[in-house]
Amino acid sequence: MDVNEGRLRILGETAKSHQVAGLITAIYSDLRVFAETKEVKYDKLLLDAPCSGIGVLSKLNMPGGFLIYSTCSIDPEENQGRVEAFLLRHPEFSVDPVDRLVPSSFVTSQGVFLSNPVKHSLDGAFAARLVRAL
Ligand SMILES: C[S@@+](CC[C@H](N)C(=O)[O-])C[C@H]1O[C@@H](n2cnc3c(N)ncnc32)[C@H](O)[C@@H]1O
Repeated sequence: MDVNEGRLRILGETAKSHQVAGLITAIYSDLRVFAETKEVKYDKLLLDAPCSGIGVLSKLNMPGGFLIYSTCSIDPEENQGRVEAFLLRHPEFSVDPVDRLVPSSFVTSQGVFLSNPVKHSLDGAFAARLVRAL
């Protein structure tokens, strides 16, 4: 399933070229709408969700360059959790604290930006400034 018709077309063409077109059912739909309106049940689901691409983006960063990872989420798993996982895989990067760049009430103990709807009366957002070693 995909909301992007072009991606489904490419999937269809690829499946055809590999002689597996008959095994695939492509559904052009928004998953949120589909899940609310259809009664179907599956025993296995794989969600290949849109992501920031941070894993491949890092390859484009020159030594000494910065990589900003940002979300519009306040969920620690989508924020600091992802940053920590990334830093474990990429020891050439470290957090460059943002305390000299934004007001201190937005800076977490990890040195990253976090706005909170309750604390700041703003939409929630997260941004970590990472720097690649020289
Ligand atoms: C990481 S890509 C994976 C696509 C596919 N699995 C592949 O490998 O080419 C994420 C896909 O989710 C689709 N998408 C985003 N929001 C969606 C939604 N609400 N319902 C269905 N598909 C969605 C995007 O169009 C995009 O093609």
